[in-house]
Amino acid sequence: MKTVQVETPGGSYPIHIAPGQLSTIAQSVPADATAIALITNPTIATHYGSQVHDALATTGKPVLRIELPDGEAYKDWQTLNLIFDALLAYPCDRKVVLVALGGGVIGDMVGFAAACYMRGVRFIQVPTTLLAQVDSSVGGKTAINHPLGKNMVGAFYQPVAVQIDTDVLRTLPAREISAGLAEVIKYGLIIDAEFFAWCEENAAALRALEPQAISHAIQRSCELKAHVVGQDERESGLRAILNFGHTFGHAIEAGLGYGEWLHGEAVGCGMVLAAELSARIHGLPASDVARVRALVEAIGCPAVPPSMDVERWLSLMRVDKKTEGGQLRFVLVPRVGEAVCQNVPDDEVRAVLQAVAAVDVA
Ligand SMILES: NC(=O)c1ccc[n+]([C@@H]2O[C@H](COP(=O)([O-])OP(=O)(O)OC[C@H]3O[C@@H](n4cnc5c(N)ncnc54)[C@H](O)[C@@H]3O)[C@@H](O)[C@H]2O)c1
Ligand SMILES: O=C(O)C(=O)C[C@@H](O)[C@H](O)[C@H](O)COP(=O)(O)O
Ligand SMILES: [Zn+2]
Repeated sequence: MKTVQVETPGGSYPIHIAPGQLSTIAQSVPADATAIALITNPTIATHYGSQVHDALATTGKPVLRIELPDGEAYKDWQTLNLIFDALLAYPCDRKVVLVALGGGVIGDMVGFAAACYMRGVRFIQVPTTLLAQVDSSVGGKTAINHPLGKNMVGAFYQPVAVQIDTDVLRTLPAREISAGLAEVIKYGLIIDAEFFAWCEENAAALRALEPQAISHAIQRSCELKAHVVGQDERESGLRAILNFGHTFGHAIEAGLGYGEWLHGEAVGCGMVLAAELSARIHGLPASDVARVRALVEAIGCPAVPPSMDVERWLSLMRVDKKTEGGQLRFVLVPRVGEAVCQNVPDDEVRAVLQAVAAVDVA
């Protein structure tokens, strides 16, 4: 088993990474928990619900099961409230421990519920998608979407543990693997040029879930994210680099309707656009922009954005947590392995969007 430690002012916790981790989940439940709420969706429950329930029951504590509807479209107030309804109906006290068994949608919502319920209860992340294992379960960003913008209502709230079972990736659809790989290559682009080159060499092995390759990708991603979050838990500066590709990506998700493109697909495409913008502003060489595009395609994500009016792109992108005083801010890569976050004039963004063939120019 590999363990990566996350150290933040809001909490320190281990990320355990190994095959078979679902069966050892009881080790992460704090001894003084009065009850456990296992929260998942019907898709994941079919595969792993009983196994995790039985493993949690070995603690001798009551285990309450809560199932939320599956999908990005349900990462909203109404669905969040189903968690509070169930916790209060039981009723669960302040020493309940929530267990988020699922992808980023479940993890983000359960984390936000944990931050809010009785003003804060403990929770454990059990990420079951590649994206959640390499990114969303780590670092304590929790949120729900608003029709006008992604993750617009949420909190920074750290879990007490993250348990990554690499075996669960076997039941994940190929499209979800590709989406998760987008966040993996993001780390290489923004922080670790060597890791980016390794991803280029291993793209096929990663898509095929070759055990050594996928384990290395998960561990390295967790290490890099833990390192960033450990320095800037609440995104007062450095942490914003983890948003590379997300200004464009979130606009795709909100603009097309949540769930139309997967988050990772939108981020993959967003990274190609952000690389183009980096070339305009910082002179990122055309050969490196081509490497980004080629790797996004190689992992199976779209590199061509959906057709959308340029002014609509801009207004969607302005609803972003990085925006200051109405001015768009982007994470840019002057070089592969290095990132900065800065204001960018609208015209530079227009120029990039207008250069992309699929865009409708108003
Ligand atoms: N908090 C963060 O730091 C952070 C980081 C990245 C992304 N996110 C958020 O994460 C969300 C995307 O997460 P996601 O990509 O995991 O999508 P998801 O949670 O919607 O899961 C994708 C699909 O896979 C299914 N699934 C999950 N595990 C499975 C398994 N092992 N076998 C078979 N099916 C399985 C789910 O039921 C779902 O249908 C977005 O809302 C995004 O904003 C948050
Ligand atoms: O952990 C972070 O910080 C990230 O930005 C990781 C992103 O991959 C993730 O999608 C995050 O939820 C986006 O954050 P947001 O603040 O733009 O909603
Ligand atoms: Zn993301």
